[in-house]
Amino acid sequence: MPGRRPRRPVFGVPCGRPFSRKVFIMMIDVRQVSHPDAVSGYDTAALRQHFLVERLFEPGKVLLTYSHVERFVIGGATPRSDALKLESDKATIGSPNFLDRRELGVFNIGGPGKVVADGETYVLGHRDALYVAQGTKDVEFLSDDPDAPAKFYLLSTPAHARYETKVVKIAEAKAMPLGDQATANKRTIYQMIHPDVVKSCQLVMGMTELAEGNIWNTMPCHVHDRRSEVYLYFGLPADARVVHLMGKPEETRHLVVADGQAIISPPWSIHSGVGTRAYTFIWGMGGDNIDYTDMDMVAMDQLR
Ligand SMILES: O=C[C@H](O)[C@@H](O)CC(=O)C(=O)O
Ligand SMILES: [Zn+2]
Repeated sequence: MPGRRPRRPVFGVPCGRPFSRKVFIMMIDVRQVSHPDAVSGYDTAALRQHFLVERLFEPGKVLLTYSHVERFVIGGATPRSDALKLESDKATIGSPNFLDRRELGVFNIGGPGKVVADGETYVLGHRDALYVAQGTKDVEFLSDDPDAPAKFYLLSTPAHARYETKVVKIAEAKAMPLGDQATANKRTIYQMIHPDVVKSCQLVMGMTELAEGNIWNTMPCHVHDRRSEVYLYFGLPADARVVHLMGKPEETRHLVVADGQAIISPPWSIHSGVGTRAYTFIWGMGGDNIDYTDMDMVAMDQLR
């Protein structure tokens, strides 16, 4: 791991605390919704405070950030030798159990591991995913090998119907090749939590892998005011970065993103990125529909 990241201020929540000696979960941050008119005046630090999630994966911890955009909970669980439990949080979620009125997507971007949901064990290899149904009471995360720990990326949205908890292995995903080497955007989109693969309420998630020597995602870009999106960038060496583009098409901004960091993309914003080399990212959406193809393309001459 590169040098420790600077501690970031906590907005409006009491600091997280250990629940027991073995279990450590923190709601480390709450993010408010930003109006696009306000965002046009944000400097670099303000943009990062509102839209970049820097702390997700720390050994032995579950770290969660609550966003009022779509009421996403964005998190990371990195178990070592002990299991880590997903606990609710009184100030933000309020229900006795985390998933009483929520659904959850789990993607393993680390070594092999397991998720135990209400006593049932689900095996997740590198890049496999799990959809966890609303109403599940207990969720625990385990690493097979504490020296090569699993890294579980978590994205949760409110949900009011219970579907089936289901593993989606990367090999079972709906894979869509896209882009070209000439435009440096040759990539494969793996749709994993998607109506064709697993039933969910509002969560739609998958992974996009850039081919070697390709650096652009989602360019030409789009917006979808009906849905908001969260990106987790990973698979980047310590000295590589992705320049993530956001903002209204006619007024773009950028954020410089390192490995294992996430971006909150509000409904009015474009979301696109260009890396100093190839990378992979997990996209997740919540909102008014679960139609992946419902996008409004942005013409190149609209971008500023
Ligand atoms: O609404 C769809 C999302 O923005 C992503 O799936 C796009 C993406 O992964 C890509 O083009 O590389
Ligand atoms: Zn999108």
